[in-house]
Amino acid sequence: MGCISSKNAVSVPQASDPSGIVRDLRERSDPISASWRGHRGHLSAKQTEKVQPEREEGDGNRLESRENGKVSTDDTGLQNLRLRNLHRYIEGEQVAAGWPSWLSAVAGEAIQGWVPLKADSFEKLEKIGQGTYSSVFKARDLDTGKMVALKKVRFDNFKPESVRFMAREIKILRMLDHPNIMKLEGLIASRLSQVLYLVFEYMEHDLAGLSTSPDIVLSESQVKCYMKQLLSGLEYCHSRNVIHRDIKGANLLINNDGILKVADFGLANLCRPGHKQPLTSRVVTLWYRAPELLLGSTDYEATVDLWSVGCVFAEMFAKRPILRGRTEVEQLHKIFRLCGSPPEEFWQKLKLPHATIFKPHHPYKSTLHQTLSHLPRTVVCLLENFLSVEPYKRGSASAALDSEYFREMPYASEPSSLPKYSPTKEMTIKNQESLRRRVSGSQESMRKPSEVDIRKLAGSKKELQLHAEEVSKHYDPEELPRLDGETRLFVDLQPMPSIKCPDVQHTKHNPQPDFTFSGSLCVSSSSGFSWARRLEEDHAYRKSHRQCSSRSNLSHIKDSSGIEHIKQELEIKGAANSDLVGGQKRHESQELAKCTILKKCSQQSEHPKSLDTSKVFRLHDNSEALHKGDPLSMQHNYPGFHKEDRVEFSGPLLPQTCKFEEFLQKHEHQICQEVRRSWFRRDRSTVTNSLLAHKFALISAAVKDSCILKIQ
Ligand SMILES: Nc1ncnc2c1ncn2[C@@H]1O[C@H](COP(=O)(O)OP(=O)(O)OP(=O)(O)O)[C@@H](O)[C@H]1O
Repeated sequence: MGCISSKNAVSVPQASDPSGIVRDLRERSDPISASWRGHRGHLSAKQTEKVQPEREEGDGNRLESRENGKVSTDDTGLQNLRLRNLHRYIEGEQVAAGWPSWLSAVAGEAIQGWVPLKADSFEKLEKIGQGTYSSVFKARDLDTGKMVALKKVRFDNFKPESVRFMAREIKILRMLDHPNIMKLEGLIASRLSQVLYLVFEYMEHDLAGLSTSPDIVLSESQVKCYMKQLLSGLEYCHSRNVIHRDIKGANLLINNDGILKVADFGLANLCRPGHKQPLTSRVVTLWYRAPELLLGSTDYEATVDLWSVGCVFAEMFAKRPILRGRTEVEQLHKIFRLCGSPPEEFWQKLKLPHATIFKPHHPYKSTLHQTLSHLPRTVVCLLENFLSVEPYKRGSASAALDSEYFREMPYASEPSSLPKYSPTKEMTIKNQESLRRRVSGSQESMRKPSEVDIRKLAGSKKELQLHAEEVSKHYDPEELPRLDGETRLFVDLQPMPSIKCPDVQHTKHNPQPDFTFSGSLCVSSSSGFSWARRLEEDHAYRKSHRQCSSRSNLSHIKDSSGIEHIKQELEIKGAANSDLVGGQKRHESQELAKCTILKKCSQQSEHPKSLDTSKVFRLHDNSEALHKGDPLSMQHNYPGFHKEDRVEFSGPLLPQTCKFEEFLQKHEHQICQEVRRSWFRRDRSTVTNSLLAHKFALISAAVKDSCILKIQ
């Protein structure tokens, strides 16, 4: 028992370095190792030294030929050979240190200089968070008694690209060392499983939970305190060329001492000046996504984080997210309505890929001042900067920290003086809400789910129609038909969520539509730019997929062990609900457990094997493109991939109002077809009894009804 520390770390055997360039390469490929020294779980300086063999004489020749400025083919071949040997050498060294070979082979650089911690050094407690491809657990470090958060990442059949995404997060986390940035304390890995745990300090709250809780009123100096910490953390990241690309309240964790830390660097990237390369625009959770990203920019800067900061800042006053679009086009429309549309020079200067589609015919005027008129002047000024549609007007985190807002009274509180709260994690609130909802609504939704959903659908369609009318006021009707190739039909069977937010556009590289009876049905005949995605989008997709709760729940139910999984999940939920005290709440939680298991079991039988999100990575492999996180289109990367095979989980790019009904009718048939096709393809083998056949008939009827309602 006990973690591996310098005292009991796995000793790394001496290895020879025939190529003689180990140290050379280490120095080049491990710029972060310096910051790891003194870290628990790293190879001690002594051990590292021990495995550093002396350089061989051959090195001199190598340098000489470089100096001459010419590298012969022989030299190149030799160098490649040496490089390969070196990689094998480092891999061997890491495996000897206890790392699984699948991790070392793909993410050697990320784990360089560390030894894995042992799982039995921690006592795993309840689940406290759910990420796209990770679950987060509270745990106790048995050596120190300290609480930690264990982020458990499960990899997709050792698919190198999924490991590489995680490696990038680890590498970036290791580079950063700041009081307002979540510190990675170590990694737990096992040679026998494909699971990796990231060990973090435990944080009791997140800002989304605090700012949207109806029971919590944040004082001005408290808001200032959080803003100061957030901006300090970001200032540090940006100074190290790290763009976070997913700033939102749920990723800003706060502990009981009032310290805020920026967490979740899963989408972060390094953007060194002078090494510019195109970046994906498919990042940042939709409600916090800057307009240039929505317009398809691939040449953006750290200012995208400042836009998100503006949204978070405003959210603390509004007590709810301020820009809650359900689709990219709606998000942009909401942004223009609040912040005004950009001037002509913006469109001309930035030449953004989607500008011709989204440029409004009639400019929108900013309503920011009227909307925020009740807030102090300095708050409005700062918000105006952050929420500038033109990125270059947003300033920087350092400039914001120097602004008048922080210099005027009331000053920012000291973190330690802030009130202590009971757990307010976004997840806790979601759990409590769904508990309430399910307990009251479970009977109805289980008996007549289709009616409930259809009613929701009707409301949702009405909203969309209103939205379409408003859009058409600002867009040239001549321009809108251009959207034809892009038109997507959004059939949301769920009402607008109050706290959870939809994430990035959900592009699933799967020829089958994702249909969930109690969740969202989003079917599309999309094509065009939306398919030109890079691999990072897959990552983003996974993140977003989780956030659509219905889908993420169902994504567990993808194999025959689904029921087992549900049971496990309920066990965890049960533990999580142990926070709730009192008999009544315990009773409610039992009710919830019962409802969930029944509902999930019925879903399981209805949707066998239909929701395998892992297909995202089961495409024609093109490792080179994946390596680079290539921004080039998926079509280029995956030649065998057909546009028409895809179904997009996305919101609409709305056509003009006059065509709205026509548009719906046009797609109605397609929806029904897609849904049926999906059902037949997937369920053919399993629809073997009358119960399932009956359920299928019911759902078909529901879909038909929903289509009728939709065009009314
Ligand atoms: N150190 C921590 N202490 C407490 N809770 C944490 C910690 N780290 C993460 N969590 C919880 O787990 C949730 C998911 O973690 P995280 O965002 O890192 O995972 P992810 O897979 O990257 O998620 P997402 O898909 O939202 O980006 C967080 O929203 C948070 O509530």
